[in-house]
Amino acid sequence: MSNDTPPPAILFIDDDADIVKAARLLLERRGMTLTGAASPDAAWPLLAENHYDAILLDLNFARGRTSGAEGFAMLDRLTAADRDLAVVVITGHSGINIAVQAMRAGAADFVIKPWGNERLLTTVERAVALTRARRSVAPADADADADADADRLILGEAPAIQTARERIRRVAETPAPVLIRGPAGSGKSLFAEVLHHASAHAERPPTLLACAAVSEMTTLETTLARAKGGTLILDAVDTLAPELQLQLATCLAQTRPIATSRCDRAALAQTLAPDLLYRVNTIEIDLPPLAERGEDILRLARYFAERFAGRYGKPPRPISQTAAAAITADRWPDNVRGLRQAVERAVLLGTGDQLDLVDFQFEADAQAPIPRAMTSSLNLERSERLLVEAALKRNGFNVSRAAAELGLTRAALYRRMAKYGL
Ligand SMILES: Nc1ncnc2c1ncn2[C@@H]1O[C@H](COP(=O)(O)OP(=O)(O)OP(=O)(O)O)[C@@H](O)[C@H]1O
Repeated sequence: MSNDTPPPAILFIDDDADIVKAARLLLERRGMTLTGAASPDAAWPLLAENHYDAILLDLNFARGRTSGAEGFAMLDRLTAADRDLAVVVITGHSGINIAVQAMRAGAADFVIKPWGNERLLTTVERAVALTRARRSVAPADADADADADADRLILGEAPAIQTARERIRRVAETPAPVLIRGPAGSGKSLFAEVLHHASAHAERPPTLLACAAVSEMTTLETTLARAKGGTLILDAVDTLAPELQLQLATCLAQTRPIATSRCDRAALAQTLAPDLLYRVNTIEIDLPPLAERGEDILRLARYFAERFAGRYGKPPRPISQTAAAAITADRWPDNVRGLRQAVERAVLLGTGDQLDLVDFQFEADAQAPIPRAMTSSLNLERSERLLVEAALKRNGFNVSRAAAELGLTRAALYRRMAKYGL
């Protein structure tokens, strides 16, 4: 290894801290660095912010499970996010069949636990060499590359997101037209980008047609000519002027169309000429609003918090319980985009050890509103404080009388007085 080559950096995704430690000691003796991630969720922010030369991936996370389903899902996402990065899977003894399956699914190699130290070392060294060889074929700005890869990560375990991801995997390499529906900020452009990146036309940049902005036939024709033989992304296809829709429909066969729309199926059937609809909706992908994605909301918030902390050189800070509850309860009308922006702002403006409710507020002069659940919970607290204060004043700070007026016990009133510093 020449002097200016940085030491190989390995990410080990395994929930067993002892195993990770053993591997770290071993690899460090060979001049490598090893970072541990206790779960796939914990791995994404690290992958987004750092440059790794190989991944060690344990296939089983929950104790007692041996199917490797979680590990396989992670393997899938890792290979989709960065084809060059070699992944070595680790399985328990008698896991040889699983290891073979993993190799078919894109793993570079496997190691069986308990491992022999030499076997682990040579396997990791081979994986590092493989990643570096693949990357050297297409030399590029590593940071920009890592950032682009991170921006192409689709996070989420909600059933609808898993279905969408699976659908992309199945059809990406085919020429089938894909229609991606979902509300504003729900990830349509991201899915379109990921789909293109995994398609047969990935080497060429996709051609984007912002349908709302096209008013003339000539613009449409020029764009279609540019997209010939490649991916054509029809952004907000429902906004294309009706008189241009048939023209577009007749030319789509020469491209791989990926259409996006904020409309649901019924609205789209009303807006689009039947011929055009028929040519864009062979495969449909529906993205639900963020508020319907359960635990994904917090999962995404934590991911964005770590990513933005890394990007802005801030220490990573956990999201407090109160803030987490408010984030989970919010309606997020701007969906993932809204959440991402709220977290970015909190990371930049927050000053405490944790990202707290108050950090998710907007500055007084900012146009954007405070996220809804937070506004209502803050309003509730503010109104409660005012009520308690007023009742106390009216009753000359006689707690018994104020409590009776408010319909509270004395103890309950004392608790609120303490809470609001009254
Ligand atoms: N599942 C996801 N995991 C990670 N990031 C996501 C996810 N979904 C969306 N994002 C991010 O949220 C932001 C908004 O997503 P995107 O632009 O794809 O939304 P959209 O549905 O195309 O919105 P619009 O209808 O306004 O065009 C982007 O920064 C995108 O990378």
